Amino acid sequence: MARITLSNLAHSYRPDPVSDADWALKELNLEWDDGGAYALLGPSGCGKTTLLNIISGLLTPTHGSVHFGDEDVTQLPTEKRHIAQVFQFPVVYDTMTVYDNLAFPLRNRHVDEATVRAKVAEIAEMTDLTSMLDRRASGLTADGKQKISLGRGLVRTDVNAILFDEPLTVIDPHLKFQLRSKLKELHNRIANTMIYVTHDQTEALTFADKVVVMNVGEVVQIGTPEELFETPQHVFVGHFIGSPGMNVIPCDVKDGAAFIDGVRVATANEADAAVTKGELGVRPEFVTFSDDGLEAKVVKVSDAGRFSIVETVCHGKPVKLVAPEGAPIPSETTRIAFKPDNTRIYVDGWLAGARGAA
Ligand SMILES: Nc1ncnc2c1ncn2[C@@H]1O[C@H](COP(=O)(O)OP(=O)(O)OP(=O)(O)O)[C@@H](O)[C@H]1O
Repeated sequence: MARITLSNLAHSYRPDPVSDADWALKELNLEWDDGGAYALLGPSGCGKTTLLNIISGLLTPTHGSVHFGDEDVTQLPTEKRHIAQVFQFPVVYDTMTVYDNLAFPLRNRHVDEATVRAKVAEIAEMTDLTSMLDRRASGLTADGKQKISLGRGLVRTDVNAILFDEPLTVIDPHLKFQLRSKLKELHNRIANTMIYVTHDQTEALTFADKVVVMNVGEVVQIGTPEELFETPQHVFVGHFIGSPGMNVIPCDVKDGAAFIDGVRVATANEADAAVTKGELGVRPEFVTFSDDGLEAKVVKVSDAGRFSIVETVCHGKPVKLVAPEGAPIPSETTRIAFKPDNTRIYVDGWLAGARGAA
């Protein structure tokens, strides 16, 4: 196991990158603790796989370095990095038994058979494969096969990190929940450094202690699930995480304070005195009906089980709020207020006063 340090790392698939758009991965610096559970989260094309491939050694970065502990591994091939990988689609030997599949990475490294037996038994138990050890892998369902892939990733004791690239893609939706929690439990038991790539916020937030949120080749925030929810550093994070995502409402800014149509809105932060335009970020959970609030019109109410999602138009701007089950919902014209501690000013997308805080 090792701490992973990425320094001034950037990658372009073009031989002569010029503009910002030429970089699949814009320059980043990251440090991942030994034994941590991390997720790389972002929409398709944001650079997650590029970053994962640089860590595993499938790709050499255009510039910057990758260190495992004190060792610079930037130029080392994958097989010398001691990395285990679990991909989107199961990688199993169909003609082998489940036991032999799990044993394969160990036998390949000339581990003695007694240790192989003990280790395979331990991993099979963790991945619920014990009753299938004698079966041929070809007879298993897609999720059974993916459990073998997971098991093969976990069976080695000599790895610096285990990398997961969207490992639940082939799993039936009703089994996803089960495997998601299984992975978290496995991390708690194995305590190896694990990096999990996904575009699914639920997978990232369930699995990771810290989530790295990426957008168009850039890391926009690294934080615990709570930090990402409570204090998005960028409107992208606010919008991408949460369901529904954060309201992002254009506003005027004067002397650092936010105004909507001349009405002052209390916020947790202030903008720079020179700023005149910004956006208010407030999650629907922190918007309430209030006689002292801004005028708004209810345009749609959707029942989401324990709560309702209420869509309003407030001074011409769409604003959503979450109303608890059974709470009275005005039928049309009303007033809404934003909880000041959870309402923030963003300028050019970034939390005012925190550019680069990611
Ligand atoms: N081999 C390649 N050659 C050229 N461009 C590439 C190559 N691989 C990826 N890209 C581009 O680099 C950018 C980042 O892609 P990457 O696959 O890392 O994103 P991603 O977040 O993993 O997306 P997905 O979730 O769809 O796999 C995209 O614009 C993509 O088109």
